[in-house]
Amino acid sequence: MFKGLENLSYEERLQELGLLILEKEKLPICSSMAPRKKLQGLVAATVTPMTPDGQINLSVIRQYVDYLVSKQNVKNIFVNGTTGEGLALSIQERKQLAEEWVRQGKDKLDHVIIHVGALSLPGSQELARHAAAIGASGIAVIAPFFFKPTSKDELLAFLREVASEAPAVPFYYYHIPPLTGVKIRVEELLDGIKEQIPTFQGVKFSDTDLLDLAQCINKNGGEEFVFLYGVDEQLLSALAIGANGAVGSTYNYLGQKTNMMLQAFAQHDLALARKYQFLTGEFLNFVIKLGFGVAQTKAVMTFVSGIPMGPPRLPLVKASEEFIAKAKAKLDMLQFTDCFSMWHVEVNGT
Ligand SMILES: CC(=O)N[C@@H]([C@@H](O)[C@H](O)[C@H](O)CO)[C@@H](O)CC(=O)C(=O)O
Repeated sequence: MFKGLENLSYEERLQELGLLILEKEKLPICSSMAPRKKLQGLVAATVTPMTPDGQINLSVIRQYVDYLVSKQNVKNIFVNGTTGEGLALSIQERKQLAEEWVRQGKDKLDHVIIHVGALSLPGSQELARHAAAIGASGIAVIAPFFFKPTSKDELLAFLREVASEAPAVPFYYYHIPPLTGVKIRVEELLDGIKEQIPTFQGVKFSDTDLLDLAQCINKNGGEEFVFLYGVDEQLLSALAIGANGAVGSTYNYLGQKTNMMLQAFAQHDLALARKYQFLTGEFLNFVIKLGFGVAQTKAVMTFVSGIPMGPPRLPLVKASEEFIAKAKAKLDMLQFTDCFSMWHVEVNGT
């Protein structure tokens, strides 16, 4: 546990934590979290904007926040996750990004969740302390996936050691077995988790095993845990079994449409909810066949929002012009572009 910060001045705390202050305006050091709204609804898994030569581009984050809030009606973000290429960034870059998202999100966003998972425990702990210090509304951690935990107890021990570095910050487990290869069932992990991790708040569940998710919800409904689903094309099914919301890449540019699906679902209009799910499903089914991942998400987000997101970082490579043209045409065909074109007019003045 990181101790002794309370006796240090602001500057000393920052030095101790290895923080970077990028602008004159300083971020608050939070010793405890103010009570916040429960995390629910849509959470955009943000992409990390980069310059054409591959450096992180902090200069467009303000515009990005405004776009999410005003054009997609999305007020929660998940930073430095899969879509944000978190594991392809240096620790310093991850801190810079976290700081900028928290700074720009202040008074505009409801929740800024920082993904602090890393392959090494000290790396993850450093990021957790940093997220706490800058006032993040939550932290999330994936299972380490080079040396993998092989049992619930091993995974829990790792998560506990990270969570305890940010003892006042809500903690989320980020379950994404297709990428980590760690297939420990969440149902099993959650059994008794509060005793080990008092800050435990919920799960970002990026897997298609809906039986596991259903068991988690069924057994932990009374605990007030939050279950956020992470397979966007199947969100409606997760809502039906009780998911509280979703974290995903498509909410960057299909947030408004997906919000309509959530609304239809809440009003028990299943036929309408399905219509929205089928529309996003049709788009994703189309692009997945072309080859769809973080690089393609960056390209789609660039042409939809008008904000240059830049290339991905190696080993990922830029989406092809052919992909971009086809994805654009498909969105047009599905009439997703109605609201997007208005945004283009406002942003570009054309
Ligand atoms: C494997 C992957 O990238 N999954 C995405 C989904 O949003 C995904 O892009 C979408 O369902 C399309 O397949 C998210 O679960 C990832 C995510 O939330 C994150 O960036 O941390």
